[in-house]
Amino acid sequence: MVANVLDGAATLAAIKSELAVRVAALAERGARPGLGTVLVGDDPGSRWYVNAKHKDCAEIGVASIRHDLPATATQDEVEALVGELNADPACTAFLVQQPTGLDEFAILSAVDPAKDVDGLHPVNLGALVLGRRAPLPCTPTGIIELLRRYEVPIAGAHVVIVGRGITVGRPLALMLTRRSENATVTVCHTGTRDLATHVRSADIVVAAAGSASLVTADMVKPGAAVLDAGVSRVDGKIAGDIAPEVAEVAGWLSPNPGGVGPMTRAMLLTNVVEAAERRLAERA
Ligand SMILES: Nc1nc2c(c(=O)[nH]1)N[C@@H](CN(C=O)c1ccc(C(=O)N[C@@H](CCC(=O)O)C(=O)O)cc1)CN2
Repeated sequence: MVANVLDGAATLAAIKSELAVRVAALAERGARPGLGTVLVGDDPGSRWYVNAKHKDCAEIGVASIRHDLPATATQDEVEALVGELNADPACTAFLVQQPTGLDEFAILSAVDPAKDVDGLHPVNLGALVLGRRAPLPCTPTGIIELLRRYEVPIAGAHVVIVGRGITVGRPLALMLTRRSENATVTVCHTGTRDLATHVRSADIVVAAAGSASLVTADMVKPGAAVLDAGVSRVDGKIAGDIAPEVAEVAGWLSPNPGGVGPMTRAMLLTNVVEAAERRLAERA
C-alpha cells in the first residue's frame, strides 16, 4: 500500500483563494483585517514562520503589522507591545511567536481575547472546554480541516494523539471529542506505557511530540490516517515524528514539510479574517 497524501500545501492554496473573496467582501464594507506579529530574538525557524505568515497575508489582502524585537527584550517590553496591539484599531488580530524565552502564560494572558489569533488565551481555551464559540488554536483546527477536506471519517474514529502540548495535543483532544467531531480520543505522552499498542489501535494517528521518527511503520494499523505535526531538525533538515516507511502502511499520510505546517498557516489566516468579520458585525 502507498498512502494517499493529505496535501497541506495544496489545501492552504485553496483556503487562501476562499479567504481572498471574504477579504474583498470586507473591503467593500470599509473594513480591512490586519495581522500583528511579535517576534523575539533571531531563531531562524521562528523568523521563517513569521515571514511566511506575512507573505500569506499579503497574498489575500490582509494588512501586516510586524514587530521584531531583539533577544534581549524584557517581559515588560513585550507586554507593553501587546498592550499597543490590543489598542491599535488597524490590528484586528495578533500573536506573539513562540518560543520567546519569557513568561508565555503572562504574555498570552495580556492579549485581548477577541484579538487572540492563536486561540491560546486562557479565556479562549476555557471557551473550548465549555463548548462556547471562540478563536481556536490553529494547528488542531488545521488537522481537523485537512481530514475533512480529504473526507477521512472522524465521527466514531479512534484517534490516538501522541503529545499533550498546549498548541497541538491538548486542544486537539478537546476539539475531537466535541459532538461535531464525535471521535474517541486517546492522548499518549512521555509517561505512556507501551506506546506502540496504543498507536496500533488507532484509525487516525496524530503525532505532535517533537521526537524525530517516533512513530514507526510497525506501530501503524494498515489503512490508518497518519498526521505529522512534529517539528525537529536533524542535520539542519526538518524531521517529523513519523518515520518515512509509514507511507507503506498508512491509508492517508500528511507529508512533513507540506502537511500540518501549511494548514496551521491556513487556519491562522482564517482566524484573522473571522476576527475582522466579527468586529464588523458587532459594529453593524
Ligand atoms: N504563537 C505561535 N507560535 C508557534 C506556533 C503557533 O501556532 N503559534 N506553532 C509553531 C510554529 N508555527 C506557527 O507559528 C508553524 C510551524 C510550521 C509552519 C510551516 O508552514 N512549516 C512548513 C515548513 C517550514 C520550513 O521549511 O522550515 C511545512 O510544514 O511545510 C508554519 C507555522 C511554534 N510556534
